[in-house]
Amino acid sequence: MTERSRPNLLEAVNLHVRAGTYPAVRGVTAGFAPGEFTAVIGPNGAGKSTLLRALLGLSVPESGEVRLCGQALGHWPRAHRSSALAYLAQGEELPLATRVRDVVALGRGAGEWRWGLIPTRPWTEEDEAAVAEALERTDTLRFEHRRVSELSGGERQRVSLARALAARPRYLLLDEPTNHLDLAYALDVVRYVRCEVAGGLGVVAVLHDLNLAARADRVVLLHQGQVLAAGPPATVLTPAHLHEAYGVQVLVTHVAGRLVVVADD
Ligand SMILES: Nc1ncnc2c1ncn2[C@@H]1O[C@H](COP(=O)(O)OP(=O)(O)OP(=O)(O)O)[C@@H](O)[C@H]1O
Repeated sequence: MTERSRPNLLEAVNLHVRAGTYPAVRGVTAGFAPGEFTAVIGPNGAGKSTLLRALLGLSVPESGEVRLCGQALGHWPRAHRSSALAYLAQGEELPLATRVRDVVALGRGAGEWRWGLIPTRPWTEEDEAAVAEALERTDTLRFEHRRVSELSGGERQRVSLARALAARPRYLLLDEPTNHLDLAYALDVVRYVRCEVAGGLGVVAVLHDLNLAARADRVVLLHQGQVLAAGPPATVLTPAHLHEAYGVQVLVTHVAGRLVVVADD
């Protein structure tokens, strides 16, 4: 089955996006399917974050378009877009004095946070159930009453993940979700992501760690704003592609059945 023929696809179609005046994304075409974990990789400045923001409709393309379920993103009502596409931005700061459960509840989009939750619509049973489910799935329920300031970096990242999942999105877009996390927490994030993907969520994650990217279903390698390679990890994470993108010689091998990339300097 081709990417185009899949239903519910989030697609970039010949997308050109400027970051400021800089042409950061130059003619990217890529499809992201539900129930699939896609890692977006590439060297610093390759256009990864710009692509992610464009997929969310947070930046306007110069040309080309983003489509959700076959329709241009701009045609979907804003409320539909923000419930279908959840975002975990790079280095996102959580409100430190706020309790975990309240932070996760923010993901429901039922209010705004200004020194406390200002409701913009009535809280429903569905909201309550979605928050409980998100806390449970990310293993944050056990510290739901603690304040963010009392949590470690890895625990905060799980709370951010819970807040995103509370929206019950179709797609979760993550910008460097494992940044600053130790190995155990980084693997945790990937494990949670895999679990949600098995339940049908589409995940697009910008990752710098190529060995974490190797655990994705698909990898999109960006270089100078363009797709250098896309497909299953073994076809993208090759010495030739990685040398072209990063200018570094690497060895690609298998350890205990896993693909492993090692710098060969
Ligand atoms: N506001 C801006 N004005 C001018 N150039 C910008 C602006 N924002 C980003 N850029 C440039 O656009 C290019 C792509 O940036 P982007 O943040 O998308 O890259 P990235 O692949 O996510 O990088 P990193 O891995 O370093 O986070 C970079 O060269 C960056 O310097």
